[in-house]
Parts: sequence; C-alpha cells; structure tokens
Amino acid sequence: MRVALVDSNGAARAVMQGLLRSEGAEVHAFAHGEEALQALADGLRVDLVLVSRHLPDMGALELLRRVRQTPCCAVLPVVLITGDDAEPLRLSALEGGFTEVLLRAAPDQLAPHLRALLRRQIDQQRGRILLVEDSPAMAAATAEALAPLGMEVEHALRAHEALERLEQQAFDLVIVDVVLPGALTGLGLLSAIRSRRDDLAELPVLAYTGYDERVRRVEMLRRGANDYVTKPIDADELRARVSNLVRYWRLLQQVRRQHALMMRQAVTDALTGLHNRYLLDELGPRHVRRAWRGGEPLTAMMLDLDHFKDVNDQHGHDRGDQVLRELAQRLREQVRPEDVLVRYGGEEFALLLPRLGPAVAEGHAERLRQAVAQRPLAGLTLTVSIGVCVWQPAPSPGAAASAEDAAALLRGLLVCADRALYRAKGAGRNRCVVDVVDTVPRV
Ligand SMILES: Nc1nc2c(ncn2[C@@H]2O[C@H](COP(=O)(O)OP(=O)(O)OP(=O)(O)O)[C@@H](O)[C@H]2O)c(=O)[nH]1
Repeated sequence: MRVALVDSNGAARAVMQGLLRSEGAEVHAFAHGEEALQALADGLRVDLVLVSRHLPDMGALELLRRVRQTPCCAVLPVVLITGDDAEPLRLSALEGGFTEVLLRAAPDQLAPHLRALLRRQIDQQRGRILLVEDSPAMAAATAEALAPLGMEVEHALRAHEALERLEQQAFDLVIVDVVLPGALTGLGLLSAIRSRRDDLAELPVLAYTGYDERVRRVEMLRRGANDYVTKPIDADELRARVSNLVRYWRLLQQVRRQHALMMRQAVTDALTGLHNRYLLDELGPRHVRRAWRGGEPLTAMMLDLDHFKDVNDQHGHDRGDQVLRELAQRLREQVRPEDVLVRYGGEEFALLLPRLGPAVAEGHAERLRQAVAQRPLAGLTLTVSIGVCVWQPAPSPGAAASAEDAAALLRGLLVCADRALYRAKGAGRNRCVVDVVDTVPRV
C-alpha cells in the first residue's frame, strides 16, 4: 500500500511515518498541501492520502477538493487526521467528502487504528472471495483464473465451514459449488446467507453448477444467487462475472454508508453534536408506553438559557454558538445512559428521564441548574431556567398505548414541562419549577 501523508507537524509526521512503515506501507510524506498536489499531478501514484486538519498553505477540505480534481485521484480514499473527536467535526468531514476520520492519539493507541484503516483500504481495493468447493482441482482452477484480478481467495471445503468464516471475516463475494458433501449443501448455504438479519444477507453469491444441472441452477437463482457459472469454468467469463458482482457489492456498501450517515445527520444537531428533537419523537413514545404500562414515573425537562439574546447581541453569534456547544457538553456529562437529551431548538434543550420519583427528579434538575451557574460557559457566567414535569401514571397492566396515543401523551408531557419553564422564567429565571401530575393531556 502506498500512502501520501500530508502533515505540517514534523514530529507528528515522523510518528505516523514510522507506524505506517511498520505496517508495510510505502510512505510519501509532505509538509505542505501544494507539494502533495504537485507530486500527484507529476504522476505519483498512491492508494491512500492521509491529511492533517491544519496545513500551513490550505485547509484540509481545500486539499481534498483539489485531490479530487486531479485526474488520477477522483475516487482516491482521503482520510482526515485530527486530534478533535467531536461528533460535529467528524460529521462535517464525512459530509465534506473525506473517506474516513482518524483520531490522532498516542502511538500505541494510534497503531491499531492505522492497521485497521490500512486493512480496510487493502480489502477495499482487492476484494476478498470465499470459495466453497470440495474439489481441489476446481479450487486450483478458480484461484488461477482469478489471480490476474489481484483478489484474495479463501477456500472452504464445506458449507458449515464457510458459514464460520463468514462470521469471522469480511468477504465481497461467495462462490459456491451447488453440490457439496455434508448436511448443508450449496443450496443450504445460500439459504442460510439470505435468511440472515444483517448486511450479510445481501452478500453476492455466484453458483458453480454442472452444465446439465438445470434444475439446481434454477433453484439457486430462486433462492437468491446473483449469478452462476457452469463447469468447466471459462476463466474470462468467471473474471467478468466476479468483477461485476464485487463492484455491485462495493456500490451497495457505499450506498449503505451514505444512508447510515444521512440517518445519523437526520437525528443529530450539527452545532452541538447532541441529538435533535427528531430523536425525541423516535424514542420518546417507547418511554411513554413503558411508563404507562408499568405505572412508572417519567420526567420531562425543558431547559432554556437565560437572556441568551444578550450574549449574541453583546459578544456576537460565534460566541453564542460556543456557549451552546459548551452547554451541550456540560449537560451530556450529567445525564444517565438511559436518559434522552436533545437540543430542542435554539437555546432550548429537552430531557426525558425514566423512573425518577419527584424528589430525585427535582434534585437532578437542581444539579443541572447548578452545573451551569457555577462554571462559566465560553468565558461567560450564565444561568438556565428549567421546567420539570414528573408524570406518575397509575399502572395499566396489559393496556398498551397505541403509537398515536403515546406520541400525543409525549407531546402533553413536554407541554407540561414547557409551562413549568414559563413559570420559572416568570419567577425571575435561574431556577427550577417542578410539576408532579398523574395525568397529562393528549396534545
Ligand atoms: N448563537 C446562536 N444563537 C441562537 C441560536 N439559536 C437561537 N439563538 C438565539 O437565541 C436567542 C433567544 O432569545 P429569546 O428567545 O429572546 O430568549 P432569551 O434572550 O434567552 O431570554 P429568556 O429565554 O427569556 O431568558 C435569540 O437571540 C436567537 O437568535 C444558535 O444556534 N446560535
């Protein structure tokens, strides 16, 4: 693997270079973005570019954009190296088009990440094939036919052995002989792959069938084989079909990654990295149902910065943004894993806390208030007001709230907390107002 490393910090560059070399990579190191771009334009061929976030002559995004414009490198993987592991930065880097983000860390922590990154890139380029074939002659013929593609071929003799390998390693394609000895034949293996509940269910499968095995061939296709090749194999035909299937799998994975990223973005607030209110809409009704069924308390809190408009007016919008980021971090430190914390909008945050009695909920709100008041945010002493609504429903065992009902109850609970917040503001701010109710309106 050939790597272009672009990092202006000499010491950090030397560490990375050492680690990459110890993983067997050929490293071309540059201190400036322009030097790296020039080398690529002059014909330097690399498989991967690693770019530090801060370069003296250009931003990492600018470098990425220009690498993409260089004819050789339109789809070259470009990885951002950064010491900042904040989620918003990661998301914006991926959104900007970086292939991955690598967290700069101490060498012993960095080494395994770097190794995994190189491994992923190598797998990505070469393709890994699992061949499930009991005939040594066919296995040898396949390996020989695929050698020019530079793909790695792992060989399993039996279907159950193939299933074990699929659990342990990543493959881009399974080639399976329809007829295999043992309880699980090629057909059985195919069914086992297609009935999985994870991404592997879509793994491309190419069937080897005998020329006269028409019925089995059709059955393989019915059960979800993507393609077949008849024996004796024609090397050119096999290579063409394998390349197509591996390309299809790559594309599918790319679409999945983008989809996962979009899903994450859809529920993430870009400024603070907290979830946004859509996650509350998603998770809230489940908490409502549980509370409703078991008669367990469920607490909603609405938390709002006091006089935040003055911060923007007096110190500027950027400082205001910094306040929101630091506030989000402080709140994050205070919540339990089962609590839902979201930026509800503007300078307002919402929390949903299951199973807290009124006294504990009030104590918790008070701790949140103090956590803000006692330490400055972005250098400014600020306060928050918090409206708390503790809902203590009577148990209704067996009575399941419908999805619509649960959503309406959640909205009612938030309205109740919002009203308490309004009272906290009216009573002078920097305080918590707690309402304890046994019913909430469906809103
Ligand atoms: N910097 C920054 N400001 C924001 C953001 N979202 C909302 N705001 C500002 O938040 C301020 C909210 O002002 P108000 O609703 O008047 O409330 P307030 O000044 O905090 O006063 P009280 O809530 O009554 O204590 C407005 O100035 C908005 O522009 C944001 O993402 N960044």
